Amino acid sequence: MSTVYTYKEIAEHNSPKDTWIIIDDKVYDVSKFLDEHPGGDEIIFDQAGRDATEYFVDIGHSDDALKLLKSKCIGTVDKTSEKVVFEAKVEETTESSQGSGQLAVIVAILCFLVGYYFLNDE
Ligand code: HEM
Repeated sequence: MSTVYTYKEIAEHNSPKDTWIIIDDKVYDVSKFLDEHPGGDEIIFDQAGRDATEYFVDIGHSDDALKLLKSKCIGTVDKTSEKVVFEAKVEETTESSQGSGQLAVIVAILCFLVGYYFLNDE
């Protein structure tokens, strides 16, 4: 019988040297494969500790890729375990809203300087 892992256990394996992903409720240790991946390491690493089924299927990987994938299987997901809520998307939103906030301040300063220049010119 294969090992069963909770979503939380899987989510902890999310570093470049220790990368697990879920595809079709099976758990894969792809740590040693990241550097060899023809699609690049980042694209897989982005899904580290998560369910990458949609991403993996959408690319339309070949039968060879599927065989390779099988060789990396280390167990299955305990589907009754509590799912993990990942924060990455929240961070991205915060960063981008911070970015636009900073831009607004820069634009305001520039408007002030241009206005000041013209007012003093007259
Ligand atoms: C997050 C999951 C994954 C994504 C988003 C992804 C994405 C991609 C992309 C975009 C390519 C095309 C590269 C190109 O033609 O320039 C590719 C190719 C490939 N990937 Fe992945 N990949 C994923 C996971 C995996 C895994 C886990 C394996 C195997 C262990 C794998 C094996 C391969 C192989 C062998 C190819 C060469 C083309 C083929 O045989 O289909 N990939 N992948």
